[in-house]
Amino acid sequence: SGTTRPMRILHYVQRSAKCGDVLSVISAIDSFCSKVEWAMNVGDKKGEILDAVVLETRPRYVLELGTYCGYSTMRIARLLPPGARLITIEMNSHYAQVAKELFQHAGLDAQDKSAEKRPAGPTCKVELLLGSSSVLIPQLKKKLDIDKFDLVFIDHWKVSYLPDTRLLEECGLLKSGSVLLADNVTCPGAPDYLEYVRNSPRYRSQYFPSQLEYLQVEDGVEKSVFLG
Ligand SMILES: O=c1[nH]cnc2c(O)cc(-c3ccc(F)cc3)cc12
Ligand SMILES: [Mg+2]
Repeated sequence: SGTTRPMRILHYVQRSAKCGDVLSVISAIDSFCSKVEWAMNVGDKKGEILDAVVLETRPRYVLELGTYCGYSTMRIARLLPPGARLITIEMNSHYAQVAKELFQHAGLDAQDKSAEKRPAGPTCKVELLLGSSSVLIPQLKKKLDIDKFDLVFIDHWKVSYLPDTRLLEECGLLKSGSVLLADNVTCPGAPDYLEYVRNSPRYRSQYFPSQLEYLQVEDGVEKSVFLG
C-alpha cells in the first residue's frame, strides 16, 4: 500500500492548513481524524485538558514521551513562552519524520536533535529526539543540559509509562511540583502506572475523565504532581 496513515495526515494538512498557522494545523488534523481516518492523537477533547494543565503549570522545561505526528507537541508548544524548551521523544523514525514536516508547515521553530547539522544548544522551542525513551531519558542531563522537567506528557506505549516514570525519578529529572500528565490511562489503559501514582506517597494524583480521541469511548488523563 502506497501511503501510511501519518503520510495521509501530513498531505491533508499540507493541502488544507495555512502555512505558519499552528492552530490551523491542529484543527486540520482534528478534522481529518474525525471525518476521514482515526489516528492516535490526543485529540481536541483531551487536548483541552492538556492545554489547561500547560497554562496552569507555566512550564519552562517540558518532556513529551511519544511524539507520533506531533499533534500534542504543537498543542503544548503554542502555549509556551519564548525561552521554554520542549523535548519530545519518538522511537519510530517514520512518525518522527512526519512530525518534523508538520512542525515546518506550522512554522514551529523545531529542530531534530539527532541531526548533527543544526547549531548546538537550544536555538528553538521544540527538540525532537529519535530513539527509545528508556535509552534517552538517562542521557538528557548530559546531552541537552537539562536539569529538571516542570511538566512531562506521557503518551507513548502503555507498558513504558511506569518504568519510564521510575527512570525519571532515578535520573533526578523531577523536582517537587513537577507535573506528570498521562494520556490513555483508561483506554487502552495503564493499570500498573495508575496503581503506582495513586498509591505512592510521592505523588498527588487526579483523574480527568474524558473520551478517547474522536470517539464516544471513555478515556481520561491522569495528572500527578511529584512531591519530591
Ligand atoms: O499506542 C498509543 N500511544 C499513544 N496514545 C495512544 C492513544 O491515544 C490511543 C491508542 C488506542 C486506543 C484504542 C484503540 F483501540 C487503539 C489504540 C493507542 C495509543
Ligand atoms: Mg494517547
